[in-house]
Amino acid sequence: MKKQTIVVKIGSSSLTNDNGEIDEAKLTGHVDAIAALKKANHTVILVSSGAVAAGFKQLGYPFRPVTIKGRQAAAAVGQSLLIQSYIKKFQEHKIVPAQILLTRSDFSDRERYRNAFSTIMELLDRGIIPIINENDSVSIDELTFGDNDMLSALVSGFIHADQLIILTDINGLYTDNPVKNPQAKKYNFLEEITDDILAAASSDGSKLGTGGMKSKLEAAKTALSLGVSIFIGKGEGKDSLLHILQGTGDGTYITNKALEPINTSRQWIALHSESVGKIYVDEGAEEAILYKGRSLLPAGIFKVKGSFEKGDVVEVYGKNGLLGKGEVNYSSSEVEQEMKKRLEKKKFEPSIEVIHRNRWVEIK
Ligand SMILES: Nc1ncnc2c1ncn2[C@@H]1O[C@H](COP(=O)(O)OP(=O)(O)O)[C@@H](O)[C@H]1O
Ligand SMILES: N[C@@H](CCC(=O)OP(=O)(O)O)C(=O)O
Repeated sequence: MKKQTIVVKIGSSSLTNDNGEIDEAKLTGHVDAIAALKKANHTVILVSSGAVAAGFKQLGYPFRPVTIKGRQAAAAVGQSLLIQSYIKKFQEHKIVPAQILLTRSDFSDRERYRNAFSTIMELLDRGIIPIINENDSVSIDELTFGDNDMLSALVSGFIHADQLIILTDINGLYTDNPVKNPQAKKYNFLEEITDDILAAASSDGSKLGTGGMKSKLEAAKTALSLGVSIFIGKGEGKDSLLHILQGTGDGTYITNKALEPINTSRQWIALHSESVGKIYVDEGAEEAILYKGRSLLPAGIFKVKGSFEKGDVVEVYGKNGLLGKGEVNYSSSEVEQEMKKRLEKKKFEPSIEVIHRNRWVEIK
């Protein structure tokens, strides 16, 4: 089998018990399955939840804390316990793991985004398994990844993974939450996540997890848009991950062969950048950038809002609203000067690319 790059995301309920402790048997099972993938020459990145669920008991809480400071403190205790267990178990397979804790702002800052990328690549080149979690103890509540399902989708796009495997306490996506509706049927294969499928998945999760199936599907949608295939299921047993790669896993496969990976800088523009201005274009420019694969030229721009510099990201609007985002090659005042020259019928530069094609992402 071709060597693949796999992101494995493990949910809290697949690593801990209800009492706020690591379930060593479950964790060992996952480590053994990951080691089997590595042995088969695949590259693996682990996104592991479980810090809050593994830490609240030792912090002195009888159940998962509901306050922000309680959760953040539980994560501080639990994250080190988790990593301790991972180091011990991976050592038995002579595998060295590394901890990476990320916050949303690490992704929105372009330099930190590039740094995170090169660190992960260096670890992978040296055969180390990066274990990624959100840095819960310092994350600001309104500025998080949402949950680790989304974090794992972003990571898999970022490193151009072949497959994202989301392991949870249920063997896939059902037409309804099977815990509440025993008539619910399982989806084995999907090519897209329609609004109907999203609407049927509930955000009810296990006692320990966050987001339920809904957050997994939202993450799967993001991963698909970045050209990554997804599997959602339980994954028990040391050969489970190999079976999943071979197509015989018990869960839901979500794959769309027509979607292509998009490069990291365009991912950053689409998913993480903050727009600092707006550009309004006419119908001709809209058609050129949306349907003819062209760059945005000053001739089609009729209004600029906000003040931006070369290298900033701006939103582009057409007659029916937002068309997409792109990185500008010129400042707002330079673009305005070109617009003015054009309106005054003076010599302007019709061919300068305000947004180059490779720095443009359409928002659908
Ligand atoms: N349509 C659905 N199909 C499958 N499971 C669902 C569905 N809707 C809700 N769920 C619930 O999602 C839960 C898994 O989500 P969650 O507890 O957040 O997992 P994790 O901790 O692994 O991230 C399942 O236990 C199940 O009860
Ligand atoms: N970062 C948190 C997990 C957040 C999360 O998404 O949990 P889960 O739904 O179990 O994957 C933690 O480690 O406790």
